[in-house]
Amino acid sequence: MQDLPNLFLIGPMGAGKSTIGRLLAAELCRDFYDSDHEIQARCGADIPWIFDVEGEAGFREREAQAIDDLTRRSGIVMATGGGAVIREVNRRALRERGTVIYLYTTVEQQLRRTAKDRNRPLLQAEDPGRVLRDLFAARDPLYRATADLIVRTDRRGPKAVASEIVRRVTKLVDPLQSCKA
Ligand SMILES: Nc1ncnc2c1ncn2[C@@H]1O[C@H](COP(=O)(O)OP(=O)(O)OP(=O)(O)O)[C@@H](O)[C@H]1O
Ligand SMILES: O=C(O)C1=C[C@@H](O)[C@@H](O)[C@H](O)C1
Ligand SMILES: [Mg+2]
Repeated sequence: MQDLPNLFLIGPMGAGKSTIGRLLAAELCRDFYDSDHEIQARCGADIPWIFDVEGEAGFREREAQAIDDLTRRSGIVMATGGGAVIREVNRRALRERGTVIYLYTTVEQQLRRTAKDRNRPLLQAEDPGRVLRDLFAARDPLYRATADLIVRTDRRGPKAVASEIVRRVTKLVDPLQSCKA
C-alpha cells in the first residue's frame, strides 16, 4: 500500500468525509488531516465563529490556504469541507496532488446526519433541507468533475465504506493487482 497516492475526500455536509477519512487513514496506516479541523486549529476559533466574524468569504480564504498547504504533503488521507470544490484553485490542487474520492449521499441522509449538529453555519437556516438541495444542485457537478472515484455512503456504515475505498483505490492505482496471486 506504500505506492498509494494521497487520498482526498470531497462531498457534501454529512456525507461522512471526516468519519470515513479517519477510518480509511487508520486502515492504510496513513496520517489523517481534515481541512475543517486544520482551519479551526490555525485560527483558534470554531467554524461558526469564523463565519460570524469574517463571513463566508473569510472562511473560504482560510480554507484555500489550508487546502493548498495540506495537499502538498505526501502519503496522507484528507477530508475536506463540503464547499472545498467551489474554488477552481482548490479543485486543481486536489486533482493534481492526489486521488480524489467523492463521497455521495442523498439529501435525506445529509439532513438526518447533520440535524443535531450546530457546527455548520450554512445549515442554521429555517429550511436546511432546501439549503442542502440547492447546494447539491450547485456542487454535485463540481464534485463529479473533480473526482477520480465516486463512492456511495447512504447504504452502508462508515467502516464498510472505508473498506470499499481501499479496495477500489488499490485497483485504480494497480489495475493488475486483482490478477496477481
Ligand atoms: N456511512 C455512514 N453511515 C451512517 N452514518 C454516517 C456515515 N458516515 C457518516 N455518518 C455520520 O454522519 C454524521 C456526519 O458525518 P461527518 O461529520 O463525517 O460528515 P462530513 O462529510 O465530514 O461533513 P462536513 O462537510 O460538514 O464536515 C456523523 O454523525 C457520522 O457518524
Ligand atoms: O458545505 C459547506 O460549505 C461547508 C461544509 C463544512 O464542512 C464546513 O467547511 C463549513 O461549515 C462549510
Ligand atoms: Mg467533516
